[in-house]
Amino acid sequence: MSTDNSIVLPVVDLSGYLHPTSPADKARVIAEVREACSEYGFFQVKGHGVPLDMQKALLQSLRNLFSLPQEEKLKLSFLNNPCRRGYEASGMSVREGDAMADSKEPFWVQKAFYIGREDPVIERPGFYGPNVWPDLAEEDFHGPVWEYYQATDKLGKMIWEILLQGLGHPPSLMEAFSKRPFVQMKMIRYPPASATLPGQYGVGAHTDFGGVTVLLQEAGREGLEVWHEGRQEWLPVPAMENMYIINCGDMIQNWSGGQYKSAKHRVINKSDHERLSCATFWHGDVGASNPLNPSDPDRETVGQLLVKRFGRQFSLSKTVVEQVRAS
Ligand SMILES: O=C(O)CCC(=O)C(=O)O
Ligand SMILES: [Fe+2]
Repeated sequence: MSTDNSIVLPVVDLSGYLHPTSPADKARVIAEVREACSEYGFFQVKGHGVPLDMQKALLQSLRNLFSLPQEEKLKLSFLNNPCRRGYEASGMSVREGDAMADSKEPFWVQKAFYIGREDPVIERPGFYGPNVWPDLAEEDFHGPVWEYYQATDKLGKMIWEILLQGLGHPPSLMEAFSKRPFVQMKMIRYPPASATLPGQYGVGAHTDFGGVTVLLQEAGREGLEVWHEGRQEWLPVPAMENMYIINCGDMIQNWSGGQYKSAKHRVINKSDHERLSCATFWHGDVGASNPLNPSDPDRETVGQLLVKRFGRQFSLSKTVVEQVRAS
């Protein structure tokens, strides 16, 4: 394996799409995103429109949350929530097939908190429903987190719109696809390296299973690595202020006929600091089907596709999986 780390992920400036001065600006962004997703499945973005203050307030909210006593957080365990919202203690989401899935020690050592769309009633169990919130003042958690969720929801939708156009489709296809989009946000804390056992990762090698992932990393807290298939090597991803990481999940790879890659990635926090990150997973309307190839004869929906994958995760109870399958 080569140890040449000189290649870095492409950086795309989205301001040309958000505030174009000519049609050529938009076309350039669309082409750059297509190139990046075909080669790496991952890219960095600046000019994304999410204010830096909002990102900082989100990270501070994570610190407030993770400093709560463990008993407090466990009251909100996502394992007891039909919509997979709430707190995930280390090791709860080990997946079938992970090398150490049977080990007694947690393999993945990150802790996380999930929120999603705010819907008053649980429908299509597991997808739509209410969030749970920790007992913290509005300005210390709910306010900044909800504001941030909405901003990255918008960004994720815009990336989808760009991906569609990269394959020659009109942006209007997003109307049906974003009617009631399933968008999950995972707020993550990795412990310092000194607090983990040898062989434990922050997050073991995996691909994301769904649509577009919009990832914020705490500036200066490296640890994310992306697998480059062509070079057969792990590519370290810098953690830079005000720079998002975008990547495509398996649903996009499948639906684009492999044109856009879903790349394997992992997180190893080698530093003596905790590492915070936040991933917004923008999947699409649960009842919508492939907008990346509207003439695809297979009309499998977002919901059906995700259930297939959720069903293989230990973190969803069998009853919930059965309910979703039957819905
Ligand atoms: O924390 C990160 O940098 C990446 C997290 C990730 O890949 C995931 O949760 O799927
Ligand atoms: Fe991931």
